[in-house]
Amino acid sequence: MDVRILKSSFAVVERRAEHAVKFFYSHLFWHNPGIRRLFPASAEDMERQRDRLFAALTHVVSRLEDDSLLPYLHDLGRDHRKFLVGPEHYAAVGASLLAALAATSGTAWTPGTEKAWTEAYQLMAEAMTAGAAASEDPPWWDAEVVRHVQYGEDIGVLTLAPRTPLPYRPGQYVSVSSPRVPAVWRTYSLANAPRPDHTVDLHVSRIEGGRLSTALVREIQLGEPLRLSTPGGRLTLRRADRPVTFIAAGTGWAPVRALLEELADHPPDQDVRLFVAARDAAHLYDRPWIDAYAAAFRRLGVTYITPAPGRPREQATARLATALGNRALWPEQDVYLSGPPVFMEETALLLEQLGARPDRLFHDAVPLAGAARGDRPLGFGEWFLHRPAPHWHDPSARAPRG
Ligand SMILES: NC(=O)C1=CN([C@@H]2O[C@H](COP(=O)(O)OP(=O)(O)OC[C@H]3O[C@@H](n4cnc5c(N)ncnc54)[C@H](O)[C@@H]3O)[C@@H](O)[C@H]2O)C=CC1
Repeated sequence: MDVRILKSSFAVVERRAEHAVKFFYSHLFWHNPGIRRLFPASAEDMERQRDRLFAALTHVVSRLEDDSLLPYLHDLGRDHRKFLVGPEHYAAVGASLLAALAATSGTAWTPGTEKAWTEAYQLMAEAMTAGAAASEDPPWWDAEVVRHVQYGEDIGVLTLAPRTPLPYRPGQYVSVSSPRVPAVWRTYSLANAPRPDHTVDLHVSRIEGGRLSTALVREIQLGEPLRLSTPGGRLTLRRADRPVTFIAAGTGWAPVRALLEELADHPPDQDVRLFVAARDAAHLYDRPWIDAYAAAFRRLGVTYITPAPGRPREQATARLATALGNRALWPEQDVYLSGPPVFMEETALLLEQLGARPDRLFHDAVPLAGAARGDRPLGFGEWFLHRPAPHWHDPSARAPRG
């Protein structure tokens, strides 16, 4: 694989990215009509996601010499089994990718570039196929909705019974898919520690225009099937002899609840602080549970944060900043953070300014400012080359199973 040729060739293609992506999709669906059903049905969803292919390709091309690329591709292949990706799809995608690159490169496309891309794609496809073949997990877990509670217009708490036990650690998340919105997967944190009956809870915040979140909050019926991916994520409890602070915003509360359930089984000797931010009091949907937990576990101090009435939801973050600033001893704390991307970025920055140690700050991946939100449908690039990644979904972030 000639990395130098690949990088300079990609630099040419990148300048005409839109053309390349349009060509790619047209070529792929024209030559493989059957593949279309593996993608979200709505044209608008597909349209919005065209540029994701380039994001994904950029990701791979920029890591060609990185040791992390191979394990990443293995994980990727394993996870893609749930999209019903088979060996025949790799060949089809490879052919369309090469055709698109050639058509976009013009005179820059030479036998040398063609060879370099063919080899690179071959390596990617082989790594993904090998990852898929080596996995001991099923492609997905079938589960049934056994309980559904809606809080207000936009929050739903679902209890699911997986047909076979789902192995996970408190704090991890899964991708979820419903036959109501075929080929669309979204990531949600599991909101409980493992239970004897193996049921799991999801906390879903409805996104305006988000078809899966709307279905899960407002439409889903008891007994309906859902599919769950292999759990992932690094927001799992580190049991150190240190005081712990949990900071959650919105349904980012879900994994923190799971961590608190885990903590309850072996209560620590140290103090535990919990900050829960929400856009208003009605969005503190789990407050009764938190209050009951705090009453039973005396070492827990809880602070609820909401914006002043009529103020935008971001104001809660300003209030949180004041509350965090009033606390001391940040360098000694293990801090767990979960919530919307901007919230996480701002809070992590603030905590470091307050003296918290970066290596004691735990959260799932936060995107660069302005990066895609986690509520969009999967685009082709994600589907094939990238992770089904909401902002906090780091594909390779599988915590060890306990
Ligand atoms: N592991 C993780 O990190 C998890 C993250 N999440 C994420 O949490 C979010 C939950 O959404 P909702 O419940 O609708 O939350 P939300 O939009 O109601 O926000 C809750 C709080 O977050 C803060 N916030 C929101 N937007 C902000 C902004 N632009 N700037 C600064 N602060 C802001 C505010 O304090 C707000 O009150 C989603 O983005 C979801 O992807 C959810 C579960 C787990």
